[in-house]
Formats: sequence, structure tokens, C-alpha cells
Amino acid sequence: MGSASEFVVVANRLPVDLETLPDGSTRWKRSPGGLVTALEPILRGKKGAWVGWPGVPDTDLGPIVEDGIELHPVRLSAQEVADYYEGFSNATLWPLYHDVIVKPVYDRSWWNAYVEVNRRFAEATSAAAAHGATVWIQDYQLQLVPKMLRMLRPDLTIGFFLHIPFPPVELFMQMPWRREIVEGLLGADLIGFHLPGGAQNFLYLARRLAGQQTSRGNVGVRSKLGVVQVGFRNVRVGAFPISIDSGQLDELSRTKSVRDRAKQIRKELGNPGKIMLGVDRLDYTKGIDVRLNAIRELLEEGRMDPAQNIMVQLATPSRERVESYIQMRGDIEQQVGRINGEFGQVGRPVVHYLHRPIPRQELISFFVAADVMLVTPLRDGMNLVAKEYVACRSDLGGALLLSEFTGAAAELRQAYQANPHDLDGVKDEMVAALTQDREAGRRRMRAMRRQVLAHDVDRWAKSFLSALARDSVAGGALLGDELKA
Ligand SMILES: O=P(O)(O)OC[C@H]1O[C@H](O[C@H]2O[C@H](CO)[C@@H](O)[C@H](O)[C@H]2O)[C@H](O)[C@@H](O)[C@@H]1O
Ligand SMILES: Nc1ccn([C@@H]2O[C@H](COP(=O)(O)OP(=O)(O)O)[C@@H](O)[C@H]2O)c(=O)n1
Repeated sequence: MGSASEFVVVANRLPVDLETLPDGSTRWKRSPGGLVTALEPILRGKKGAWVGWPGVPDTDLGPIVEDGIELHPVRLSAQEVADYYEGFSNATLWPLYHDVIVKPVYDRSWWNAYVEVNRRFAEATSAAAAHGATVWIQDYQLQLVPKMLRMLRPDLTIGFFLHIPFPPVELFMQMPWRREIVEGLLGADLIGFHLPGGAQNFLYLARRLAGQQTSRGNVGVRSKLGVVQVGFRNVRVGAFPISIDSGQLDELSRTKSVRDRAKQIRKELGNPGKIMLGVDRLDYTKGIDVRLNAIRELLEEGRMDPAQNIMVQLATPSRERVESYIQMRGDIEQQVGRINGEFGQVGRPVVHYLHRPIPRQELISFFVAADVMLVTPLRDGMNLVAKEYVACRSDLGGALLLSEFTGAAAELRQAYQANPHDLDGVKDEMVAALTQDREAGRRRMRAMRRQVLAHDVDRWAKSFLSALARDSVAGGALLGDELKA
């Protein structure tokens, strides 16, 4: 293993999970979710280190190199997985930051575990980072790390990026440890959000909860950063919408093997008139129930023909021991059963549902095969799946049904956009997407592809990291006259 690194990414998960096979041997497999999809190509290009949890409890591993990336595993006990990951991260913060779709649980022992685990991540990062290194901390599981790390290593340049929405002030105020969280984040030199709204919410809270002076002007997209003055330091706050490796997806989706497999998928599904596709982690924020309800009502009303229109839902297992996820899985599987029971035929279900991870190449083939991509979250920080679908449609075919409550909706204006709480609106947009005029569809897809291909993950990382690299004193002086208590 080499010496300490100049560039370190810190995330709850490593980009790979350790998996134990039935014979007791272990192997690494790709971790779920968009954070890993986005950051993996960046880190490989920069030859940095990644500090994170290997996805299984009670596992002691030294640093290893996997696929060209130096990995620094952080150990979590089974109790910490229950309290810090499943508890505070995914049964408190996740629902609170996603519009309280389910009720957040505020448990003091979970909070204590969150503090303890954040400290361990800060210590592991401190050990991995070279003097003067740049450290980029990711997401809601690690919001205390910036301050803890700054105390351990004042020589570091520290960035933080939040991958999920930052909630409206009225909701954030529910959090019993709200001040500690805001102060934890203020340990960073630059705090990034997907959208200007999140940055603005944070600036207000920094004034109100941490009593700091902040700039008052509007935050822009990759421009016009906000500033919080913390003692002699200026912490900058900005909006940097994340993206995908669109060039690579575009290229892969044009390969003969993918195009052949897409044709084969259509054939295996009985060459239906239209294929609708959902691709998500099985999460209640994703609105899988919304699209299933819309399809069922359209079938009941005779506005959708079950012999012509079918749906494929690819759902990656996620957070399977958290109560709200257990309940949601049962509800969704019941909905799938109900639709197939009422409208399917033997050997010809209307909804094809897989609950398992899907290999990347197979997923791309599904994107190429699908006529309508269904992305209907009740709230989603970005939603990379929407961008992946667009990147895979070099043929300008297909249509995207997109919830207004995703970060992606701000960029993919030519999608069929709908409010997921308005079921009639979702149904109308679904029908519009299914019956779109070919030329009009191509125009929409062309415009969305222009956006996604020009704003890829490399641009996202460069815009964040170059803002982080800018001298914070100069940045503050520039905006200093706007600072108000
Ligand atoms: O690590 P898990 O608990 O299995 O969850 C997977 C990841 O889910 C979340 O992804 C978010 O990041 C995406 C990229 O920025 C964004 O498009 C999406 O809207 C978010 O939901 C979570 O934020 C990650 O920390 C998890 O690793
Ligand atoms: N069955 C599935 C579902 C999603 N995914 C990938 O997981 C990522 C999901 O990212 P996202 O930003 O849409 O949502 P989160 O799961 O990060 O909340 C995308 O890169 C998908 O292609 C997958 O590989 N297999």
C-alpha cells in the first residue's frame, strides 16, 4: 500500500461490498445506488483513496487496492449497523430529508451511535490523508465528519456534498440535534447541494441555528456561491447537480451486443406494442406504488390495453431490515400481484417484476429496449436513472415520464413531467408518453440528450473541486460585503 493520499473520498459505503458466498469464500461486488455510480469513475481517474464501510458488519480489513482504487475499510459492529446505518441514517435522516414521506424516528441511542461512527470515519480519513490533502466527504450519513476532521487536521481542504434533498426549514427544525448537524457541516470549506433551493435552506439555518453571518443573495447553479462566516473562515455553499458518465453510456448503448440483447428482451416479453420500464432501488421515495396505481387505473378505465402495454420493474434490494422498507416491499408485491391477477394472461403478465441487482450491461439493454421510462419519485435528490435512460437513447427513441420532485426535473425539461401526488396527472402524462408522435418524441429526446451529454459526471466533479480549490479567503472577500447576521 502506498503512502498517504493527496485526494480522499469519504462515503458511508465503499464502491464495492464484501459478499460471502455459500462455500464461505468472499468476493467484492458493486455497491448499490447512484452515489457509487457517480463517484467511481472520478476516483479512478484521480488515483485517490476511498474511505468507507465494506457493507458487512464486524469485518476487520486493512487497506486494499481494488480495480485501481485504494480502499480504506471502516469497521462497523452489528449494533452500529442497526443504530447508525439502519437507524439514524435511514429511519431518521432519510425520511426527514425526503419530505417526511414516512415518519422519522428520533432515538437518542441512534444519535449516539451516529456521533461515534462519524468520529471513526474522521479518524480513518485523518490517517489516510497526506499533509495538505483534499478530502471530499459524501452524504447524510457523515454530516458531523467535516467538523471532526477539521479539529484533527486543520491542514486539510475539506469539501462536503449532500446527495439527497436538503429539507425545508420547517421540517429540519424537527431534528432534536439540528444545531450539531449544521455545525458539523460548517467544518467544511465548501458544502454542495444538487439544487439552489437546498443551499438556500442551509444558509438560512446557518444564520438561525448556528448564529453565523451569511450572504443573502440567491445561489446559482455552479455559480454565485453563498458564504457563511465561521470565525476567520469563510464556508462556501453552492448548487452542483450531479450527473453520470454519459459518454460511456452512450457508447455502450450503441454496441452490437447491447442492441442485440435489447431486441431479444423485446422478443422474450412477447414483442408487445409498448414496454414501460422502472429501474430503482426498492425505496418508498421512488414512487413505484404511484406508477403501479396509475397503470392499474388506466387498465380499469380501458385507457390501456393489457395485450399491448407491459411494464418491467427492476428493483434492487435496499435497506431490507428497516421496518418501512419491509412494509413497502409487501405493498408493492401485492400491487404487482393484483394487476397481474386481474389483467394478465397465463404466460403473459402485465407487470414483470425482478427484486435483485441487475448487471450493468443488461440494464443498458433494458434502457434501449424500453419505450417509456417511468421515473415517479415522491422526492429524489437527483435520480441518475432518468439521465442514464436519456444517455442510452442515441436512436432518439423512447419517452421519459419524470416526477417534478426529482433533482433531474430541473434539467430534463422536455420529459413528460408530472406531480406524483396527482394520480390523474400521472395517468395523463403516461398516456401522452405512450402515444407520442414519433417526430415530437425525437425532438424531446434530442434536447434532453444535449443536456445530459454536455453536463456529465466529470463536469460535476470538476465544478465542485475547482470551487473547493479556489482560495477561500479570496472567495469570501469577493462576497464579504454581502454578509449579514
Ligand atoms: O448505501 P445505500 O443505503 O444502499 O443506498 C444507496 C445510495 O442511495 C442514495 O443515493 C442518492 O445519490 C444519488 C447520486 O447523487 C442521487 O441521484 C439520488 O437521488 C440519491 O438518493 C444515497 O444518497 C447514497 O448515500 C446511498 O449510497
Ligand atoms: N436494479 C437496478 C436499479 C438501479 N441501478 C443503478 O443504481 C443507480 C441509482 O441511482 P439513482 O440516483 O437513480 O438513485 P439512488 O438509488 O442513488 O437513490 C443508477 O446508477 C442505476 O443504474 C442498478 O444498477 N440496478
